[in-house]
Amino acid sequence: MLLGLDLGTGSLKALLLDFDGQVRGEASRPYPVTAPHPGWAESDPEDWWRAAAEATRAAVGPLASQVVAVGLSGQMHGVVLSDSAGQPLRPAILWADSRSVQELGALKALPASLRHRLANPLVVGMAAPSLLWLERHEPRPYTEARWALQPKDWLRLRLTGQAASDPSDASGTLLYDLLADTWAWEALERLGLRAELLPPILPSGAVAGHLTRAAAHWLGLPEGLPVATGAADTAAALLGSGLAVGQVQLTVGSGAQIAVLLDTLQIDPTLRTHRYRAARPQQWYALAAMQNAGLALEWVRNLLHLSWEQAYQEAQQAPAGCDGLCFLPYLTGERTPHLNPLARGVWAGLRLHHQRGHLMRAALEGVAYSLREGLEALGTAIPPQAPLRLSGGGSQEPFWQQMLSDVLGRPLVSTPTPSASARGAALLAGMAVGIPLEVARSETPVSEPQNPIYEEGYQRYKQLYRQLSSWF
Ligand SMILES: Nc1ncnc2c1ncn2[C@@H]1O[C@H](COP(=O)(O)OP(=O)(O)O)[C@@H](O)[C@H]1O
Ligand SMILES: O=C(CO)[C@@H](O)[C@H](O)COP(=O)(O)O
Repeated sequence: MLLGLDLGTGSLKALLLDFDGQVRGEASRPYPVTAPHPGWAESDPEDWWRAAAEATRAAVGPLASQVVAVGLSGQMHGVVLSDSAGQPLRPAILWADSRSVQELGALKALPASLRHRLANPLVVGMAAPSLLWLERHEPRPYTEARWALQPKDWLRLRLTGQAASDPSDASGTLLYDLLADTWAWEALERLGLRAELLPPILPSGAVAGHLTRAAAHWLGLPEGLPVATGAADTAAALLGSGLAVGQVQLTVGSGAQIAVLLDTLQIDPTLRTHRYRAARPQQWYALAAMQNAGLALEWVRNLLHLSWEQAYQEAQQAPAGCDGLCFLPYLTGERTPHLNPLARGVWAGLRLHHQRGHLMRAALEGVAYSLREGLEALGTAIPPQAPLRLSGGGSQEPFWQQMLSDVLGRPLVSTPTPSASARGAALLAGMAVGIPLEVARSETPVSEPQNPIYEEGYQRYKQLYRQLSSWF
C-alpha cells in the first residue's frame, strides 16, 4: 500500500491507497494559522509534526506493515528555517503572509533578464521576499539556519534526515529559474541571500530518503520505508485527479486555485498569473491563485456564529445579489489578479434590513467573484468552455457549487478523487518505488451554469475594488 501525506494550510491529510488505487484509509488533523501581527500568517511546524503522526495512525490503523512507500505534498511558497536535523528555528512563514511588502523592492530591482527567468509575478508570501525579511529583521535564525525549506520538504527532512526539494515546490519560491529548471543562482547572489540554505532538487517521483527509526516510531510505520520527494499541493492535485494537458482544475481550500496543465512553458506576458512546474517532468501549469476562499468564508462564518450547515441555510434565504450588499474577500491581500498585498476585506452597501444570511451570502458571492476574476486573468491559457474539475475541502456543498457555476459561467465536474493532493502524493510514492498506479479519469457532472443573476453583482464587485484600491 502507498501512503500520501498532504500538509495543507489548515490540516494534514493522510490517504492510504492499495495497488488498485482504492482508498483503504483516510484521516485528517487540523492545526492553527496564527497572525501574531496584522498581515502575518504563521504555523508551528511542531503542530504539523503532531498532525502527521495522528492522521497517519488514524488512516493506516492495522495496515501499517503493508505500507511500502510514503509520498508528500504540501502548501506552497512559505518558508521554514530549520537546523540540520529539522528543528525549526522559528514558526513557518506561510503563503498568506504579507509582511514582506518592502522586500519586494529588491526583487523588482533585479535585471529584467533575471526577473524573466523567475517567470512569475513578484508577490509577498513567497520564500524569496520572506527570506529577505528574515535576513533583515531576524538575523539570528536566518544566519543560524542550515536549511530554508518548503513545508512538505521540512516534513520530509524530519521523516528521513535528508533535505531536498522538487521542481514543483521550488518553482513557487521566486528563487527558481524556470527556463534552466534549477535554483536561480544568479538572482540569489544579486539578492545577497544564502544560497546554501536551499536544498538539492530531486524529481517529484524519486526516493528522497528513508524513514528514520524515530520517525517510524512516531508515525507507527516500519523503519526504513522509502519516502518520495513529492510535490507542491497544486501540482500533486493535478496528478492525483488525472488532469490531462489542456484540462482545467478549480481547487477550493483555504485559498482557491484555477490551474491548467501545459506541455510547454508559456510565460504570461502580463505576468499577472503564475507558471509553475508540474509533478511530471516536462509539464508545467498556468495558475490563478486567489488568497481568500475557505479562509475568508471560515472567518465570516465564525464571526456570525454559524455552523457550515447554518451558514448555507441562512445564505439561501437571502436573495441573489443580497439587496445590494457586496463583499470583497481580500482579508490577506490578494494575488491574482490584483497582486495587491494591501487589498483588504470589505462589506459595502449595508442596510438596516440586512440579516446574517445576507452577510454570509455576500461573502460566498464575493469569493465566487474573486474566482471569476482569476479565471478571466488566465485569458487564452484556458480553453474556452472547458469544464472546471472541482477539488479541495471547500467545494462540497451543492448550493455553493451551483453559485460557482453560475458566476464562472462554466460547468463543474468532479472526479472520484476528493483528496486529490493526498492522492497525488501517494501516486508519487508509487512512482518512486516502481509501482505506477492507474489514475481514474472519469468525470461526473456537478453543476451547469443556469442563471445569469450574478452578472450585475460581478460588475459592481469589480467597480467596488477599483474605487477602493487607492484607499487600501
Ligand atoms: N462547507 C464548506 N464550504 C466552504 N468552505 C469550507 C467548507 N468546509 C470547509 N471549508 C473551508 O475549506 C478549507 C479546507 O479545505 P482544504 O482543502 O482541506 O484546505 P487546506 O488544504 O488549505 O487546508 C478551510 O479553509 C475551510 O474553512
Ligand atoms: O498558494 C497556493 C498556490 O499558489 C496554494 O497551493 C497554497 O499552497 C495553499 O493551498 P491550500 O492549503 O489552500 O490548499
